[in-house]
Amino acid sequence: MDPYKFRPSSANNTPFFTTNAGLPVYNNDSVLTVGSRGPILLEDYHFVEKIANFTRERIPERIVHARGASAKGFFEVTHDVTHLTCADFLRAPGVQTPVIVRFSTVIHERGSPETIRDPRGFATKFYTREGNFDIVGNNFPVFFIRDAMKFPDVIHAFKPNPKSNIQEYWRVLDFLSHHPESLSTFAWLFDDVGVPLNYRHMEGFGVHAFTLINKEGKVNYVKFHWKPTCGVKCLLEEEAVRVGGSNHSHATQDLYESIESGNYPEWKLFIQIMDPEHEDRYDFDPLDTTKIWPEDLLPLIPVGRMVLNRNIDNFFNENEQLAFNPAHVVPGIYYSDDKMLQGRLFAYSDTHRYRLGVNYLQLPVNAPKCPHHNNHYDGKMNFMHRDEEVNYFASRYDPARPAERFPIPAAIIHGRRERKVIEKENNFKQPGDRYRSWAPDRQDRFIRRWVEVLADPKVTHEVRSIWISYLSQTDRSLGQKVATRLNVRPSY
Ligand code: HEM
Repeated sequence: MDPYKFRPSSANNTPFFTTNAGLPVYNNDSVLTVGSRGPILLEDYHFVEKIANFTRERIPERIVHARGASAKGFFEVTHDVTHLTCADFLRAPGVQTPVIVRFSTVIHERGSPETIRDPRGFATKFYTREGNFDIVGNNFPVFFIRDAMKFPDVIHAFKPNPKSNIQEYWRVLDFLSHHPESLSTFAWLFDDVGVPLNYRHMEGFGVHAFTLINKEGKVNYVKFHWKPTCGVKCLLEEEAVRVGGSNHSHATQDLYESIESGNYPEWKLFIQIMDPEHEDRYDFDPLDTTKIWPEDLLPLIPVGRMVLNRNIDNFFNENEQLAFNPAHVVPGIYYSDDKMLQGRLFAYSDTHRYRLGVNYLQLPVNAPKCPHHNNHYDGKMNFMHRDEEVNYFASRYDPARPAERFPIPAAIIHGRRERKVIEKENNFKQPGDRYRSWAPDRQDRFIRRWVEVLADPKVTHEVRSIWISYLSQTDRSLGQKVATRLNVRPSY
């Protein structure tokens, strides 16, 4: 073995125990004591290291989406979209790109049950030849709020009460009573899809508008959609209680065992495209995360398929240390001015530096699988082998040069500094349309879930009335039914 190419891994295990420094351990059963019953000696280096490693095994869990499961596979282009984007990994039908996907719940901690009513995360990392592209989405196409300033508030409201450590909906209803735009997402959360059957039977959505740019520099807004080939399935309340009561990891287990048995989950990727010059044509703002783009106006265009055909080898390395970032876009794909997305562009690498350390992108699961180079040097846990003498730019001794230029949106941005709510709020139409599209039994379950949370005695009369007014504006009969069951007079 070339000692300079040595990389710690199971492949290099010794057949006997050693310390992490490689020193042989001849006894891994008994601490070193003074006499057979005396106190432990501090010089028992192996024991001290073993305990010190153990007490540091946990890293901070993700502040949101702490509970999750991941799997690997590939993405394959099935349709030509080169007229829309110059992204290399979308260059032609048949091109495959390795991916890792992490599914998650949002609010509760790392060990929480996977049967809770909660959005699910659906994050995909494409290891492309031009670097990593991450679609960090959810199983709902909309989000509760439309301004990144409110994200910590909405999460605090959904997280357990800081006093009791119990999730209490009166707090959610109190906070979101200031945000009727949340109705859109409630039309998913309090619908049956609020508890997916497992991770295989859910859709995924990029939620935000991103931008596609082709090689001529023509831009289009884009939304990403993942559709599972096995269909969308959910757990109703009684089933969720039964499944969660006997197995708090049922979705993780389902994903792992499906892949293990060769039943590989598959999703088709679709996009919706909007010409930015047409953005004023609609009764909603296309950069508003509380809105979908209606598919009859902006149809789904097929792009590719994703197959998850490999389980991860190690949960800690490939799930806990996995780091997604919506700021990771490749040439041919760009951000939009969506205020939530713009806020997210800061949040993820910031939390990764805190959660995993400054060199988190050197971890094998996060590192690009293509050659890369820059002068971001050193820092804690830097294990990149570098032997260059020049670590600055520009230099006459180093041939490294800027990459070739690729197109980015050329639109001129101007305006006054402002803190503003967008003009076209239109908070009630889309959730109303969605509610009216359901069969009566589905509508009834939605109503029951509203009645349940609004009936909590800690929800004040004022908050209850506000919600009934919002529900009435969503759909008159919906508001009326909820009000009747709660014995409250609708106030519209
Ligand atoms: C301004 C709004 C938002 C902020 C500040 C924010 C922040 C965060 C943070 C700090 C994490 C933890 C990341 C980690 O520790 O690795 C996270 C995870 C995540 N967020 Fe957001 N988020 C926002 C909005 C959204 C939206 C709208 C979506 C859905 C489109 C979303 C989807 C996700 C997903 C799927 C994860 C889990 C990624 C994983 O599996 O590791 N977030 N978010």
